[in-house]
Amino acid sequence: MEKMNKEYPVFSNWKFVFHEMYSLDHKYPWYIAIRSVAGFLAPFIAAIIPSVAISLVEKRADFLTFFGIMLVFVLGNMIIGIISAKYDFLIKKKNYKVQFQSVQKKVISKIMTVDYQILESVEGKRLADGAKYSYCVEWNGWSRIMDMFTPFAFNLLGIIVYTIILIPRCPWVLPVFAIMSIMNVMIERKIALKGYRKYRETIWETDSRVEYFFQRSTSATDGKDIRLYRMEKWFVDVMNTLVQRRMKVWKRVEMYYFLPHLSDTIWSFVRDIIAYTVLVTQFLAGELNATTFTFYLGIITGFAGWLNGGNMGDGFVRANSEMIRCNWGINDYRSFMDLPDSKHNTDKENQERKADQEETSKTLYQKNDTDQEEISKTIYPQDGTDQTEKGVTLEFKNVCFRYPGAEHDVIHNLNLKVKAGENIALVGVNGAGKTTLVKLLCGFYHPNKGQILINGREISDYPETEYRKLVGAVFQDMMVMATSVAENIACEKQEDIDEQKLRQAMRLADIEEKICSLPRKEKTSVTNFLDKDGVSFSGGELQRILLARALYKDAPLLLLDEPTSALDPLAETAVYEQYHRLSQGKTTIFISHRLASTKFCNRIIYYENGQVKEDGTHDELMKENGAYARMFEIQSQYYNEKGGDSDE
Ligand SMILES: Nc1ncnc2c1ncn2[C@@H]1O[C@H](COP(=O)(O)OP(=O)(O)OP(=O)(O)O)[C@@H](O)[C@H]1O
Repeated sequence: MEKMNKEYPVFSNWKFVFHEMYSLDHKYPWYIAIRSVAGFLAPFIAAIIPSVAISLVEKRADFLTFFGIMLVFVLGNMIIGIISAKYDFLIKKKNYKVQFQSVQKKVISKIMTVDYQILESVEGKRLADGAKYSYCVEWNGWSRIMDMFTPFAFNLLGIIVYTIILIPRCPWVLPVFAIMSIMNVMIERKIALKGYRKYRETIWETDSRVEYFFQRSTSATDGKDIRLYRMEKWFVDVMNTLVQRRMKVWKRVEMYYFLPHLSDTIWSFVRDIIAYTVLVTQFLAGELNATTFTFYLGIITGFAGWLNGGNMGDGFVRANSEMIRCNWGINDYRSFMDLPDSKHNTDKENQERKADQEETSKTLYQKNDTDQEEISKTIYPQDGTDQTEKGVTLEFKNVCFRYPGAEHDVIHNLNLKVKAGENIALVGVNGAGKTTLVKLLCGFYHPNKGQILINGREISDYPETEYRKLVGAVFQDMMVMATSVAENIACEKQEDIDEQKLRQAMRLADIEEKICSLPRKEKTSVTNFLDKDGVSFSGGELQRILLARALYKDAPLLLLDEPTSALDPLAETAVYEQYHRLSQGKTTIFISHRLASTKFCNRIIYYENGQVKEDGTHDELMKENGAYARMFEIQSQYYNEKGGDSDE
């Protein structure tokens, strides 16, 4: 796989950030320009005031003239101060907009659409975290780079203007100062980039681990085990070690930023000594009067301020090295945004292929039985939807799948055909690859070899939105949000929910009565995480809510990965019966370790080492007396013995 974490050229990142700012508000460059001119004028006026005062004294100006001119300067400085404060506020406000209205929105959308397999990988998770940090911390990424644009601009303006002022007095100053400054900036850039490359991964690793341990320690779910097993010492020790490691790295990183400042101070010292020597020599030789001498003295002193700071905040060196350092965040953001989305076609690509696909699928289905012919009519229905009342057909053709970095295939040369409307029970030992198969069907993973066809069409050929409509699933790990029951079921905002459909889904999932008994009914929050009146539902109730979610979606392909593991036996039987009714007209794949559930399915697939080992109805497989029959007998024997014990 191509390296995910890319490093973009520094200038390209600055251009990228500036472009984002500009596209959000075309007035942005003006704000920065006005603020930069104000940032330049304030120290410039302060630098020339002494020479103006001396000049007035030399000319023996009267009190009113002296006072009037000084007042103009003081008022000028005050107005500049007000303009600076106003534009600082405007720029900061716009920066927040870029961070939280534009960048945050893009990162959140990307997290939800990026290819699932990538998101699940260590590097993918790390980049997603990096992209989040790039906009939500003040000291890195977007925020800091945007804050630094203004000091960068007004300090640069100061350096240019002061150099031009100094040229007539000392013509050699330009080449000498230019060479010194360019060398300085290059050294500083090299050092800053070295520090960034050397410590970036360690910083990320320690920060993310500290964050992980902190989050787990604040979770109420984890809190039970933490207290029961006295994990607090272990947690604190781990966090202490991480924090110490982070402090060490932090010191080293700061050293990398201290070095450019040190080098700059030395350059400035040399530069100032030369400039002062020339100035004093010219003054003593009578080439300069007191006014001009004072003026140039102010300019030379101010020059160091533009470079090293002091003239209204950070100097050019600091702004430049901060903007280099903050590339960390922008690199993370851009690398993350460049990751591919799910490997589905876009709507446009799909339309272009549609004609071709229709032709192929017709030929394909003509070869199959009459049932398939019926189904082919529903592949590309005239109303533009792929929803079908008969479910969808599935076909795995020589499918191989291996997790990245794994030594063996989890699924190996799998060949399996499922007719529209069939209810399949997928059975097998732990780790056989059942959940992996469901995730492949959901399009989260992609086969390394072979094809998965839904209604004769490869999954990746469907546009993302169209494909998602085809599949409803309930997974083992329960994903519920701390919002209302209704929103959890409909996965939409309250006002967009179809009330009737919601009620029906809750009824079919056998949770309506419980929800309606609560004071706020379906508006009750799931958990009290965000709402003090929220309700903590039991595992079984949550599974029913998730089932209602799959039913509300009403997709023609229903994938149920142990959806009843948290239900009591009575509730489970009731749910099975409901499933049986609900799954009529849908293609269903049902994974369960409780083999009693398989009797509701019209076909059972015993799955082992990523391949179909046995395939048939319950009676057929029992007759075959293979792995399924053994598993079934062991389980029923266990229940019988249990039953026997209790009878005694
Ligand atoms: N993200 C992953 N990366 C690497 N290996 C994985 C990943 N997810 C699962 N596996 C491995 O793939 C194999 C199949 O896992 P899968 O979850 O599909 O099995 P299963 O049949 O659903 O198991 P169970 O019945 O216990 O739920 C297991 O050996 C598991 O360790």
